[in-house]
Amino acid sequence: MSAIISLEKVSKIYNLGTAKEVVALKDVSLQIKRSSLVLLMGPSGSGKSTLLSLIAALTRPTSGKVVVDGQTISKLPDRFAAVYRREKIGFIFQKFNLLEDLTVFENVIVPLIPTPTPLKELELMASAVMERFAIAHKKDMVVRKLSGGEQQRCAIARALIDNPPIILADEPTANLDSALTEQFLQILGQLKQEGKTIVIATHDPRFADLEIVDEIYEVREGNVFLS
Ligand SMILES: Nc1ncnc2c1ncn2[C@@H]1O[C@H](COP(=O)(O)OP(=O)(O)OP(=O)(O)O)[C@@H](O)[C@H]1O
Repeated sequence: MSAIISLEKVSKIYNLGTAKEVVALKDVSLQIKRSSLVLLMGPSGSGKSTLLSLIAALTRPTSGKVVVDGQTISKLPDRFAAVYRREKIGFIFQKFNLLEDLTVFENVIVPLIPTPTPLKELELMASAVMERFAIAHKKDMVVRKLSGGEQQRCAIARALIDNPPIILADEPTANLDSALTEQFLQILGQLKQEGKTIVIATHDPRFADLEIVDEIYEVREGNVFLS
């Protein structure tokens, strides 16, 4: 099997050795195939976001190994983790995590900064991705003034400007109504067709029955089961 993401006996304990110790993930092993769409489903606090953060090298496991696209990322120093994220990962957050006082264009190019690329070229890259996600007409508007759906499309454009092979999404539909969720699902279908590997943490039951979903993992109290 050509796994693009592999976790081997991964545990994550926050505040290890203190009174506030929390075991977020316990000895988790899993393999995600290249170009598949995988769901992480489970109640609040079960460890889904922690799992995504480990794959994005935003946090390191307490023990165990995370391998992505042949590279062991679980012990990467921060500087290399940033390069890894930029090359491999597009992250879509529940609350979009946009910079509200910056424009759509400025937000979309954030993952590329700092960059030696000339502004003209950045504008071309941003235009392509903003066109694709139907947000180009708002490119000079500050994000604070956008509707929820526009903010979502801006967040997707930002996640994809670097054309990463892996897309991670944390509760991506939590703030969307059903029409916008439908739009988002269509975009996911297109991205999957392009060969992206997509991992979505969600408790939105609308995902579970979709044809584009290849595998569903149940996350419960830090344990992960293939369902
Ligand atoms: N930075 C942190 N410091 C301490 N504890 C944390 C931290 N991040 C998460 N936790 C704890 O780890 C456990 C797993 O949290 P996590 O955010 O991964 O769950 P989740 O399944 O994504 O939940 P939700 O659906 O509510 O986002 C929870 O008990 C949470 O309180």
